[in-house]
Amino acid sequence: MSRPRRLAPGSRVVLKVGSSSLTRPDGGLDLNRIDTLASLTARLRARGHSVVLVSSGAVAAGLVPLGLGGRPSELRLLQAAASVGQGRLVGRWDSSMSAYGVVTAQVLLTGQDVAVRSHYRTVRATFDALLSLGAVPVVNENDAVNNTEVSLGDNDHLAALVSHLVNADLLVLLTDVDGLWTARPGTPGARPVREVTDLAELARIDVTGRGSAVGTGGMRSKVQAAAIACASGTATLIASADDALELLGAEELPAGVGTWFAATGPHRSSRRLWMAHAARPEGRVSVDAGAQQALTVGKRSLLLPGVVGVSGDFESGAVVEVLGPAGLLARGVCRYSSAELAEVLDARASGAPAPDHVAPVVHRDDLAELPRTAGA
Ligand SMILES: Nc1ncnc2c1ncn2[C@@H]1O[C@H](COP(=O)(O)OP(=O)(O)O)[C@@H](O)[C@H]1O
Ligand SMILES: N[C@@H](CCC(=O)OP(=O)(O)O)C(=O)O
Repeated sequence: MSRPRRLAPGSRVVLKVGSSSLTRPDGGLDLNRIDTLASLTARLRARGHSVVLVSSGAVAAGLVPLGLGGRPSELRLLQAAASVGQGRLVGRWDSSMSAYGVVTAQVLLTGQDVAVRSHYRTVRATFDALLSLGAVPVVNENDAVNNTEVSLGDNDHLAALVSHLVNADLLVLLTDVDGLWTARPGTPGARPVREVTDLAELARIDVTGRGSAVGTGGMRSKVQAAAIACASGTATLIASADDALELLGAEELPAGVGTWFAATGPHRSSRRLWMAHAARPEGRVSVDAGAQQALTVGKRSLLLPGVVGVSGDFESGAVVEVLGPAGLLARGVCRYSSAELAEVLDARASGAPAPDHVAPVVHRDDLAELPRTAGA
């Protein structure tokens, strides 16, 4: 669906605000920006919408108090900065929101909280409870206890997962540029992209330019987040915090602001989304062109004859990546262990009789195709 002119009544909106939009040039938190967002949140709620905030800025907010000159590269220093900064950040949100009569709730998540299916369900129940009680969750990654192994990576990705957890109608990724451009703004010939209705259109877009000094993922991570969200039923707007806040407060979504990604699918089952974007894959299964066709066009299960390779060491029931000749296709729950698959492949290679297995390798019900963002 192309961009509507206004927010639909009773929308559930996830607002993600990046470090670049929450910090001043001297590195401190931009209190005016937080206040503007708090006022926007209050206005949206007064008009019957519900709001979840995903707020970056913990690391940036911890730099000045710790006397760190810039964003450190060492993990333990980043964690220290985040520990100092997160308290200040959420304290600021709380006092600004309280001034508008809004109750905030801090929700800090790690990769583990969403990678383990039972945790994922618990987090969803917490969001449901908070929203039904009228609180506004302020979400960030729990950077202090995070390690690179289980890191969600960036808050754009986190915001896409949160959008699914709360069944959002709209995800707004607020940043320091007017949405997605054909190349990094300022590059000769770069033009704004206003609407993306098919992710294949992204093939001609260059999102490789690095982001701001305080942000993490640049535009690439926003486009990937938009792809996750819209493939699971949540339309996404990438927009500049400078331009979009007033308009959103008036429930407007004008065509000339930011980039609109239309929702391309119905709300996906939470299990599929978990498999595709939250679970940690434990191995890889490679398939031939025929199996790729059967999975992507035929919407069938993956059967043993289509498997041409396996890597990783996993038990049956693990989430694996499925790779075709064209690259990463899907993730799914594998009904065989890596050892069983290797045994079948070895037997096939040596001409020996293969073990007599009939179960699909990945059943269609356990398979989540991945959105293709081509160049992005
Ligand atoms: N094709 C592109 N379109 C728009 N911005 C881009 C593009 N390629 C790179 N960028 C850069 O991405 C930056 C936004 O990402 P980032 O700094 O991570 O923001 P945030 O802190 O808001 O998450 C912009 O400042 C811009 O310079
Ligand atoms: N969790 C980190 C933010 C990570 C992040 O994705 O930052 P950004 O690219 O500014 O949205 C923090 O609070 O500093």
